[in-house]
Amino acid sequence: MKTVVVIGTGGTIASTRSEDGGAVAMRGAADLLTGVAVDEIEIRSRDLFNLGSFLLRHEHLRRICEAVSDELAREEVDGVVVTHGTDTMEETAYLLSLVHGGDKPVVLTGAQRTADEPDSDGPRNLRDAIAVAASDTARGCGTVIVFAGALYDPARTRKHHTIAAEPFRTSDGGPIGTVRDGVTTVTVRPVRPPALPLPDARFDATRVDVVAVYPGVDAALAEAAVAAGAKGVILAGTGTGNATHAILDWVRAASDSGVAVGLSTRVAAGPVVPIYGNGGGVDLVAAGALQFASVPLFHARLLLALLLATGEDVTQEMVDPYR
Ligand SMILES: NC(=O)C[C@H](N)C(=O)O
Repeated sequence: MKTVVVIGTGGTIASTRSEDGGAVAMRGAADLLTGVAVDEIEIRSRDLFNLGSFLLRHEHLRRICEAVSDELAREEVDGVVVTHGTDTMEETAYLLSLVHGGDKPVVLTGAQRTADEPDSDGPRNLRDAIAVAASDTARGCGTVIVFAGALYDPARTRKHHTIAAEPFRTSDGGPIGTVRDGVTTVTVRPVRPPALPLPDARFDATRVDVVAVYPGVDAALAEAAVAAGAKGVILAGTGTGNATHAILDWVRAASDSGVAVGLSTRVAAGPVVPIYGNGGGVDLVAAGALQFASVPLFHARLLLALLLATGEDVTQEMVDPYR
C-alpha cells in the first residue's frame, strides 16, 4: 500500500466565506480529506499554516520546502501533496522543483472555487493530486502542479486566468500529462536541472523586487527598491527584454555597485532574447543584466533570490542551467 502525505497551507481549497463576506482560508488538511475517497493509499495529513497564497512571504516558502523534504526523507512515504492557493502556486511549485531532486513525486494542487461552494473543484483536484503522488508513472518527474485533470511542469507554468477552473498555462508548451479516475498518464518527461540546496533562514530576508518597464518609465522605482534593501531586481522588460535609457543607466550603476539585475519580460510567453540596441536587451546585458531567457517573470525573481541567499555574487554561469 502506498503512503502519501498531504501538507495543508491554505488557499481557496481551504477557504469558506467569512462573516465579513470575504472568503478566508480556515479548513485544515484533515478536514479537506473528508469525503475524498482514495482506495488503497494510506493518507497522512499535516498543517503548516492556513493562508491565502497572496499572504505568503519567503519564510513560508522555505518552511514548505523543509516540510516536503522532511516527509520525502521518510522511507515509508511515497509522495507528498501540498494544498496551496493558486495566486502564487507557480512560485512555490517552482521553488520546490528547484530544490527537490529525488524521484518521489511532489504535487501541488488547490481550487478555484471555495470549499463551501456546492461545485467546488477542491475535492476532485485533491483526489487527483493524491493519485499522482502515489503513482509509479509520476516518479522521476519531480515537482508537478495537478489541476483540472492535468499535470504541469512548474518550470514554465503560470496562472493565466483569475477565475477559470483551469487557471494554469505553460508558456511554449502544454501540460505534461493527465490524471483521470486515479490513473496518471505522463506524455512528456520534464528535463530536470541539478537540484539546488534547500533555502535556509537567509532566504527569508533576501529581498528581490520586480520593476516593470513601460513607456516613459524612469529609474525611480528601481532606485527605491535598492534603497529598501533589494539585493536583486528583476526587470519586466518590454518584448524580448528591452527598457528605456533611464533604466539602462540605472542597470549599469546598479551592477557596478553589486546589485544583481535580472532581465525578464512582461510578455506572457516566449524567451528573453537580446536583439535590440539603443536601450534594448543587447545594451542591458552589456550593462550587466543577467539573462533569464525562458524563465518566467516571477520564477526569475525566486531563482535570483534563492541564488543570492547563499551569500555569493550571482553570475550568469550560475543562472545558465536553469534558463
Ligand atoms: N484560487 C486560489 O487559491 C486563490 C486564492 N486567492 C489564493 O491564492 O489563496
